[in-house]
Amino acid sequence: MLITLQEVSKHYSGVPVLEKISLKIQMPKIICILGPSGAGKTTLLNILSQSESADSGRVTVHPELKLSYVFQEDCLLPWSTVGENISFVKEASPTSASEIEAFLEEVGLAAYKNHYPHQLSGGMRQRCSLARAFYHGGNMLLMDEPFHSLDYHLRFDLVQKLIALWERKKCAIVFVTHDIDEALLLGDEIMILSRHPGRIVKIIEIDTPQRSRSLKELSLLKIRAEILEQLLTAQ
Ligand SMILES: Nc1ncnc2c1ncn2[C@@H]1O[C@H](COP(=O)(O)OP(=O)(O)OP(=O)(O)O)[C@@H](O)[C@H]1O
Repeated sequence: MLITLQEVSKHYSGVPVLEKISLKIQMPKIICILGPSGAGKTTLLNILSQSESADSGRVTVHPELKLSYVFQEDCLLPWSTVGENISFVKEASPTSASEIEAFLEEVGLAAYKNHYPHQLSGGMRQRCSLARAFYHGGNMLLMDEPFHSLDYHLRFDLVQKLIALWERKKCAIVFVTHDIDEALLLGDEIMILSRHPGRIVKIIEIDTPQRSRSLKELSLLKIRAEILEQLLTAQ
């Protein structure tokens, strides 16, 4: 277990945001968090990254926990090339160059190693962020709506790239999204939060391996309908 939350609650200025959240994060599990705006999804990620503390409840962190992040914005250094944007996240080793090449290959950016972020499209920049997060090598990857600004086709492409990278590293991923399809394709568990305050209203487990999932599959369509119903009542 990398991190365990037991009945964690959080408020801001007396207003409850998260209430009694219990959650276990372990490798190699992908947990997707869905919920209305203001449900406390980012606050929950902040508690997991320990950049915010809980007001009550218990947060137990395994000493070997090592975090990587991918945010909504790509957060690339504009003055550095794609290769440099990836290499700076950890100390160089004799295998760094070949590792970076392999990750760039995996996300389809091998030919863009010496390009600068402004020479890339939004989708390419997010692919670079993905490669960087996996090169960094954390065992828990926190992702806050990372594909939010991209069109459906690009999001789908990045979800497939993320699955391919995760299959190599098998880290734990906590993925916040508003997109039900992303959650259906990625999650081993889909956690639905309500708001005012943010409570877990449902956790749905999906057994089908990510590689074999299709959004047209009847079982996923049924889960989709269930999630939609839960989300509409969680407002
Ligand atoms: N540092 C803070 N100080 C005061 N209130 C905060 C702070 N951070 C978040 N909040 C409040 O906590 C609530 C939950 O915010 P949070 O960003 O966690 O929600 P969210 O589910 O991620 O929303 P969205 O889907 O819109 O990104 C909101 O009402 C927000 O205004």
